[in-house]
Amino acid sequence: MNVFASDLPDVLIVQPRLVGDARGVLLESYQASRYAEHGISASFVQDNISCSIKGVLRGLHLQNPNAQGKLVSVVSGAILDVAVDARIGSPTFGRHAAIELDEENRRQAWIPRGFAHGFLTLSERADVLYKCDQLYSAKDEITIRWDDPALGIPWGIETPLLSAKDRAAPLLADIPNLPRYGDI
Ligand SMILES: Cc1cn([C@H]2C[C@H](O)[C@@H](COP(=O)(O)OP(=O)(O)O[C@H]3O[C@@H](C)C(=O)[C@@H](O)[C@H]3O)O2)c(=O)[nH]c1=O
Repeated sequence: MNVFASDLPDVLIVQPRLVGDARGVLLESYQASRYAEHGISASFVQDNISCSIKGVLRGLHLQNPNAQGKLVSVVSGAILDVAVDARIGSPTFGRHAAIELDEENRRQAWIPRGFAHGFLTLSERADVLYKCDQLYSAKDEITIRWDDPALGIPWGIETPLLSAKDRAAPLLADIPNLPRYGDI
């Protein structure tokens, strides 16, 4: 297993070790002590799977309070996974990392607490599994506009399929209740 930094030092890219044989491939998609050695020492309390068709964009989402760190994996298909530093006062506030995750590279993205998360489905269908270190709390959810010009995320799509909530999301600069760097 290799872990390396993305364009944001706190957002990590995990490359699990793929063990192939005549039957196919096996990988350990999570192993607590080894992931902790590489800086991912979260206690996960919830797993989610979301299934999307091509062109679906989910995000950008975070929770505050009750922030969630997320370990994102693709079970099938391909996505462009994006994290945005939403911690007021952070040296990388407003900056993003974009990481392609797919069923071939088996990469994972570690999105720490205080970062907004979103992804675009690049394949005909994608099944995404993510582990969360805090429970879902609808009342604490913050949604940031996916195409906020201040973020400059190169999604490569003009008209993604969005939820009504994501379509109505405000710009980062207009969100009053972002987490503070240091409090997270
Ligand atoms: C996220 C979530 C949603 N739900 C419900 C609420 C709603 O009825 C339905 C769909 O929810 P949403 O529209 O918020 O789903 P979605 O837009 O896929 O939200 C997710 O987006 C990605 C990018 C993330 O990072 C996740 O943390 C989460 O915010 O599922 C749960 O019951 N538990 C959960 O953990």
